[in-house]
Amino acid sequence: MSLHKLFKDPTKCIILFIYSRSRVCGGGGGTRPARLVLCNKHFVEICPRGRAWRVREHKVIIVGLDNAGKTTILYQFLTREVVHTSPTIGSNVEEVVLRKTHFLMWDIGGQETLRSAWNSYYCNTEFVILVIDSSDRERLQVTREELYKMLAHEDLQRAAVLILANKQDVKDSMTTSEISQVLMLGSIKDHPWHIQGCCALTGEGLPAGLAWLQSRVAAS
Ligand SMILES: Nc1nc2c(ncn2[C@@H]2O[C@H](COP(=O)(O)OP(=O)(O)OP(=O)(O)O)[C@@H](O)[C@H]2O)c(=O)[nH]1
Ligand SMILES: [Mg+2]
Repeated sequence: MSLHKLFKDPTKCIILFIYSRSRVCGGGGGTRPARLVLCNKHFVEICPRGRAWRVREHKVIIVGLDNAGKTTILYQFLTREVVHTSPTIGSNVEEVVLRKTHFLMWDIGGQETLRSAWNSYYCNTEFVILVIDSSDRERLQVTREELYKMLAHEDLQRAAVLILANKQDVKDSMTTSEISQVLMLGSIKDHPWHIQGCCALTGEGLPAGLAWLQSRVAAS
């Protein structure tokens, strides 16, 4: 029977599920890559490490220079509280769920020595969240260089970009339009993008940023 017919028949789909699971989990299969099975409207992932399946997650990477507020934002998304942070070495990963949409968010350390490793996170990324410290005028050019390097990377060709202009609570911080100009966002034609002002300490602006991500998922 063709795969097309199998997917139309829910009973056969379950059989395919069990078959795949036994292949993945059986005899030393713990290190095998997960398999994807289309079941009704959802992608169901067969996971090699015990969890039978999970709903499709949209991969998000959170990047930006050190001290921009990436980790603070990740945990605001998750808990709606401010956490105490220290500079991230490596990454933090959390699942953030917004109205049945699951985002797997990778917060990556932004120190200069760590930036060359950002590209090891790019594979399968659907969204890039670029966090900017809006009070750090001096380093906005550095952010611009990093942004265009990312946009040119082949693994990010299909990614949409959300720019979070963080620390809007700081006096004399740059506005979103100033940041848009310096980053030349108007010249970006091959990636959907959106800029949102926010304050990770209060959470202001973050729901609007998440809503934009979700609207992109819904549109795709
Ligand atoms: N005033 C103000 N401070 C903020 C805001 N967001 C984060 N901070 C502070 O900025 C500092 C750095 O925040 P982090 O979230 O650790 O920054 P990061 O981007 O993860 O830094 P790295 O892990 O080094 O890349 C912390 O002291 C935060 O409390 C904000 O919106 N306003
Ligand atoms: Mg951090």
